This record gives sequence, C-alpha cells and structure tokens, in this order.
Amino acid sequence: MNLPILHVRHWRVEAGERIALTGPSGSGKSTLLHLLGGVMAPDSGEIIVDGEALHLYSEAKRDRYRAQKVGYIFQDFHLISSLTARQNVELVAPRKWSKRQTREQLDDWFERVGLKDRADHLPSQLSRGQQQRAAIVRALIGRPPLILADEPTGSLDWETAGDIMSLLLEICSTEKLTLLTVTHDLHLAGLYPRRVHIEELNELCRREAV
Ligand SMILES: Nc1ncnc2c1ncn2[C@@H]1O[C@H](COP(=O)(O)OP(=O)(O)OP(=O)(O)O)[C@@H](O)[C@H]1O
Repeated sequence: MNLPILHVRHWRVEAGERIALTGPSGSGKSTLLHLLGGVMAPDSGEIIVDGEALHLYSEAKRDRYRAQKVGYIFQDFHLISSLTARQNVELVAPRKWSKRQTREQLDDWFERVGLKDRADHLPSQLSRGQQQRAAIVRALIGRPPLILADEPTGSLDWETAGDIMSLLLEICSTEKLTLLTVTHDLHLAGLYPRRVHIEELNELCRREAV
C-alpha cells in the first residue's frame, strides 16, 4: 500500500490571492498543486475550486476542469519545441475567438511580457527567461481563475528569476487571478502578499517533525 503524502485538514484561499508555497523537498508541494489542478484525485476529502467539486469528478471531467479553469506554469516551460512562441499560445487560445481577435490578443500579451519581437521564434531561439515569458502567456491567455506555478523560476539565473516572478505577480494582480506558486527561494517568496509553509498545511509533515 502507498504511504500517504499529504493530509490537509482545511485550507481556504480567497479568489484573487497570490500565495507562495514553500517547504522542504518531498514535503508534498507539487502534490498539492496536482490535486488543485485536477491532475490527481484525493483518496478522501473534498477539494472545491471555483465552485467545482473536484473530488467528485471523473478523470475526463477533471481534464475539462483543468483546460477551462487552470493555467499551469512549469519549471522547464514545457513549450512545444517545433512551434514558435506564438503558435504555442495559439494552441490554447479560446476557441470562440476569431483569427483576428486571437492575433490582437496575442500581440497585446507578447508586448506586455516584453516578447513583441520574439514571438515568432522557436523556443530554442529564445533565452530561458523568454521561454518562461511565453509559457506565462500560454497559461494566462484564457484568463483561467487559478494559476498554478511549480518552481517557475527554478531553472533561471537569480536576476531573470526576479524579473519573471515580479512579472507573474504583477499580471495576476492586475487580472485578479488567483496565483499559487511553489518556490524554494525565500527571497522570491517574500515578494508575495501571502506565504504559506507546507508544514502549516500538511499534518503528516508536522507529525514527522515532532
Ligand atoms: N506519482 C507518485 N507516486 C508515488 N509517490 C510520489 C509520486 N509523486 C510524488 N511522490 C512522493 O510524494 C512525496 C511528495 O512529493 P512532492 O513532489 O509533492 O514534493 P515536493 O514538496 O513538491 O518536493 P520538491 O520540492 O522536491 O519538488 C515525495 O516523497 C515523493 O517521493
């Protein structure tokens, strides 16, 4: 039998909050993101995000929830290498948008993240910071209410990391999106209005720490 990883008694996050989630390696931070993102189902209990009772959903329904309500940002960007930055974002742009609207929206977003002149380049032709900027646009383009970022600056040098984290915070604040970011970097966590250590949430960590 698998050992339990995470036991959260109760945790409430208000819409529009920006939270940095910190804690040691292996303490369940990514697992918590996977549960909130509908990647995994809990063994028991309830997970309600934006009115969606995820614990009751089938895998297919969780996939739909994730596509509609969640923007994921990864440490290694996960851009499709054979597509330009623009094409990577076009793939996930809302289907109801006309071609023209999509082009205008993407132009606005790429300008906003400082990639106006680089949007038609392949990921391999972009710096790591630029790749993460493109990945941020991809995550936010449909304005999903929940943005989950798992070590989004983990593979960037410290200066670029600061720029990217500030950009992510600024956009989520302006767009009133809820942002939950896992980071090992306490300095970057300090930029967030709310910081939560996983041991405050995960009762299994606390029990082991005693
Ligand atoms: N798919 C899986 N199957 C079994 N165990 C897993 C799985 N994914 C993670 N674990 C285990 O669950 C625990 C928590 O992992 P998790 O990735 O959530 O931690 P984390 O706090 O994000 O760690 P890190 O900071 O190193 O990324 C670890 O002991 C890990 O080995």
